[in-house]
Amino acid sequence: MTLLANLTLVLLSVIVGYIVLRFLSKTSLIHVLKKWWRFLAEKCYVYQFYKVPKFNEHMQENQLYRKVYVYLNSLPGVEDSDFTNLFSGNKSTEINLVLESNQVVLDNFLGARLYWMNEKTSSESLILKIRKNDKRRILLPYLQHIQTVFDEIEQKRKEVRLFVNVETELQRNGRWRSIQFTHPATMDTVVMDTDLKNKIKSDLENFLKSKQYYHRLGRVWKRSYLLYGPSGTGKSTFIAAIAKFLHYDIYEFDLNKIADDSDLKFLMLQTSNKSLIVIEDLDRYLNEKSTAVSFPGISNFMDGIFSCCGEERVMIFTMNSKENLDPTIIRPGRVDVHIHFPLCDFSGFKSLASSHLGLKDHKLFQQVEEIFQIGGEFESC
Ligand SMILES: Nc1ncnc2c1ncn2[C@@H]1O[C@H](COP(=O)(O)OP(=O)(O)OP(=O)(O)O)[C@@H](O)[C@H]1O
Repeated sequence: MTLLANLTLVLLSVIVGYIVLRFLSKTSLIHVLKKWWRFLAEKCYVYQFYKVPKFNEHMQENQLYRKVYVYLNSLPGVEDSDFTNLFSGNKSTEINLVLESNQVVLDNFLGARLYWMNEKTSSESLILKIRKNDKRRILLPYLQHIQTVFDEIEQKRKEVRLFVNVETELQRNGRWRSIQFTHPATMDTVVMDTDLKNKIKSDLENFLKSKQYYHRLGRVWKRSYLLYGPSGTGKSTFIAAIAKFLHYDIYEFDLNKIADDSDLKFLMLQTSNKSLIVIEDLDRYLNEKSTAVSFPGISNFMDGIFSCCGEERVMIFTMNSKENLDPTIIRPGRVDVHIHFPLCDFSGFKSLASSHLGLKDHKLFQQVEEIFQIGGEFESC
């Protein structure tokens, strides 16, 4: 009986296989895809994003098209597609995948399936199909999601720049001068306690995702860090690593080149969103009163109304010591996170030996550890 059932199953499979093969040999794969696409069209709402407005092709490129185009080409489905074009990007190591014309890519969002097609006829356009049941629920959130992903991709692509302020008299081209920021430090190369480094990384990542949270509480979307510790312990290097991690430009305020409090506000107004606002050695400026900017001028800069211009700012202040300071300057609100940079200890030394020399262990390590314990000093050789 079982043998008979098995034989019937095999026979049926052969017949079905034969019919499918006959069907495929008569109709090309493209034909099948087109039929499927037409079938979807009946069950879905269709949206078309033209590269340039259809009614006037001399107008500028449609920005929404550009955003959707960048978003689509970042979907994993493009990589899996049978027809994908490869282009080199702006950076020498960058390779971009671009969907071939008339290919369909699937996307998932909040449990809904979305179908995209890159249509190239007389004009270029991207076509989105959303099932009728899903449209009301997801269309707007989906378009916002595309915008957010696009912003993230653009942010990662752009080169990081370092801005420094110059004297008033050079005002012709604005007060900020910038160069490409090529510092080699990254979060991986900075030596610090691993738990602390991970906490800071997740604090920064949470900050990036918290726009709604800050707005809901009526707070400006910014976060301030104080890096303090003796000279040469890696504070400036860590700022470089944060800039790379966030892909943010750095605006480094040199308070010696600022004429007065209103000049400081003026410079702040000229900085851009998604940037690091940095004042190094803040304690020196405050203790030595070596700047024309007043104490209230600096405090207001840190959390006053002018620190609120723009959005998505990370402010970083460095100091050698928090002692002998008016505590109000680093009170919560002005500074959200305090990060201590201690002198190198034995574990830091081992990390440096590993990253610089590839040494995980060495016969002299025990001796080095003893020297750290008795607080001895190393002579450079
Ligand atoms: N924790 C660290 N991890 C990696 N490199 C470090 C570290 N600490 C110091 N260095 C190296 O030592 C040098 C001095 O570091 P850096 O300028 O960042 O220190 P700093 O704390 O900002 O000093 P200062 O307070 O004098 O400005 C840099 O070349 C840096 O690469």
